[in-house]
Amino acid sequence: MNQFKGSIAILGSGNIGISLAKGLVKANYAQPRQISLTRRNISNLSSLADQGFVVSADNAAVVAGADIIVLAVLPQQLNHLLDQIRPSVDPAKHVFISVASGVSCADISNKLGEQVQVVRAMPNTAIAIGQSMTCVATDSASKENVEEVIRMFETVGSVVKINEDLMTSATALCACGIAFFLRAIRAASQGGVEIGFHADEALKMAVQTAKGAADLLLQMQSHPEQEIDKVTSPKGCTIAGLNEMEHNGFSSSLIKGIKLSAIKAGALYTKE
Ligand SMILES: NC(=O)C1=CN([C@@H]2O[C@H](COP(=O)(O)OP(=O)(O)OC[C@H]3O[C@@H](n4cnc5c(N)ncnc54)[C@H](O)[C@@H]3O)[C@@H](O)[C@H]2O)C=CC1
Ligand SMILES: O=C(O)[C@@H]1CCC=N1
Repeated sequence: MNQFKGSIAILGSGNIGISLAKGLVKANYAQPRQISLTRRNISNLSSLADQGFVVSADNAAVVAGADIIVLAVLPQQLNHLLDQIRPSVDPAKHVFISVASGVSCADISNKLGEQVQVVRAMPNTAIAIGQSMTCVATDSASKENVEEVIRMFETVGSVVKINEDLMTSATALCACGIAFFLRAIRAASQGGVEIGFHADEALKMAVQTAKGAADLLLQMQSHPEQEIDKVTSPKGCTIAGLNEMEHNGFSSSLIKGIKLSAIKAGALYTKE
């Protein structure tokens, strides 16, 4: 794998920004010294500074020295950040990647200048271990820049390029989605405790079972229902449990939660 030769700025190094930085280093896409991390209070980044990342509270200075700039603040913090960095932006040099939910490429280029190259990316926190599902979209970035962004995210998981109007849906399904599956695993482990296992054993069993389910679909390229049919013996205990869950709204609650998250994701940013 070719390492990235330039420098990367991650503006707003909270949960997803730090996960991305760690993932890129773990994947050997970049060395820590090539990645600058900003945060308002940099004492929270001291352990990353110890690992060789460059840390700073000066967004404008960091942008001036970077090639790829990742915008990783909350949607409601973005306008202030864009105002801070506007004087340092060079459209001929910089490629912007925004992971902010509900903020369009046009929202960003309207603030930074029409020539600015913006790619939206929606990763999830599994990016820290190279297992993200990242959706990527743009309205006007060049083919070369989009290819470099896709190459970057492919080092830390799977990438799907989508139309920009589906980005809030991608946020709900993939970025929020990791929390939904984690909650399902926790619930399964709690069920395990009720039927006799210690909490640590129950969690280990639930986690490996969930991993097996995901890997079955990935490796067999099959549909969940095909795999479920292999588990449900006639008059057996699986179909009994599964139908009880459905009577209590299992699929329906996931679908409704994803729909609500998508609505919310689209409403987190106010333009002014
Ligand atoms: N957490 C997640 O799993 C995902 C989050 N996102 C998006 O990523 C963005 C960040 O989300 P989180 O990491 O969860 O939030 P967070 O609150 O953990 O991180 C945001 C960070 O930005 C810092 N910050 C705020 N204003 C700043 C400024 N002017 N300069 C420098 N740093 C500043 C904050 O101190 C904080 O550390 C949001 O827009 C969210 O929609 C996207 C995909 C997944
Ligand atoms: O909860 C949130 O708003 C962010 C966006 C997707 C994941 N976390």
